Amino acid sequence: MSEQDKTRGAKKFKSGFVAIIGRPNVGKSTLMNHLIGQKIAIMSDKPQTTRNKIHGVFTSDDYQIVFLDTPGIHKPQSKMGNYMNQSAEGALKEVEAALFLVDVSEGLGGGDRFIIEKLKSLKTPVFLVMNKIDKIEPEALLPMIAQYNELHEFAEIVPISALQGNNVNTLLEQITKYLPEGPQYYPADQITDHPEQFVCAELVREKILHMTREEIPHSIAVTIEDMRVQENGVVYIGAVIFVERDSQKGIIIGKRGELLKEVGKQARRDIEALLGSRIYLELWVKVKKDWRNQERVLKDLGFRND
Ligand SMILES: Nc1nc2c(ncn2[C@@H]2O[C@H](COP(=O)(O)OP(=O)(O)OP(=O)(O)O)[C@@H](O)[C@H]2O)c(=O)[nH]1
Repeated sequence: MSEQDKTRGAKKFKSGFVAIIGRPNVGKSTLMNHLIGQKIAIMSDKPQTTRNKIHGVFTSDDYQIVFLDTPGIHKPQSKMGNYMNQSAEGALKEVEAALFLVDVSEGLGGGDRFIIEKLKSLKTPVFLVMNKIDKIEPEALLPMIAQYNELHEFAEIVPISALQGNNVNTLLEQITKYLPEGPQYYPADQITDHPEQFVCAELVREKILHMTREEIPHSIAVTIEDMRVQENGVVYIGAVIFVERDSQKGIIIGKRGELLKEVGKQARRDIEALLGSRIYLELWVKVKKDWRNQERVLKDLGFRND
């Protein structure tokens, strides 16, 4: 536990759980990823890719929010659909607030009405989060807000673009108003309990350290930038290897790219065994000078320096 973690007990630290709900494809994973600063949920253009409840943890000096990325609530058409509905509804009872995401470029439809009906029985404050505002004319927003307002009394209404990050900070501020005093549930540096991506990154890092021995210091970082299931069932993984100097970049790439190719080959074998599915692994090497000391860069990499 760091010094700062210890002193938090004395301050009035706030914490709580927040669910993100909405029809498939409205942008739940995108919002989650933007909030947390690292891609943790698998995003795709295809509806229904989020099979698990995924926790993302956002920690600041004063508060911690644990996000539950619930699978899209929808009218069940299959057993799987039924199960997903149940897990989403269960999650809603245990949270401080629920973010109901809608896609403003599609307008209010039957799917949204179906969810709103379910929300009516909840005591949990529900935010109407109007996503994808970058896709519509600003004038179109007010009439839409009025339409939703007629159907339900929302605790807050926040228009955002999860993709571009517009107004996402405001959303965060609004959420903190609903958090009770509470403990820091997770260490400040833990941003998800969805471990696959971290394990994949670690596997790549391990291969590099193994193959380069002393030439490459342990300070290299590997981040998974993209992870998604392709149409052919193969999991695409894009990973970036961060080094501090150009010379290190050269070493990792190797003569005619051979070292990097070997890293990819070995990491792919291990990751395939881990995930139990075929993967396509793409690796990039980037130089970020003195990255360990730069707060913004650390944030980009998904580390929290608090
Ligand atoms: N233009 C625009 N596109 C967005 C925005 N947010 C999300 N998208 C896109 O919408 C699509 C679906 O986004 P996801 O985040 O995967 O949606 P989801 O709600 O998690 O979907 P499920 O996992 O199927 O429930 C992706 O192609 C995103 O890039 C936004 O604010 N603006």
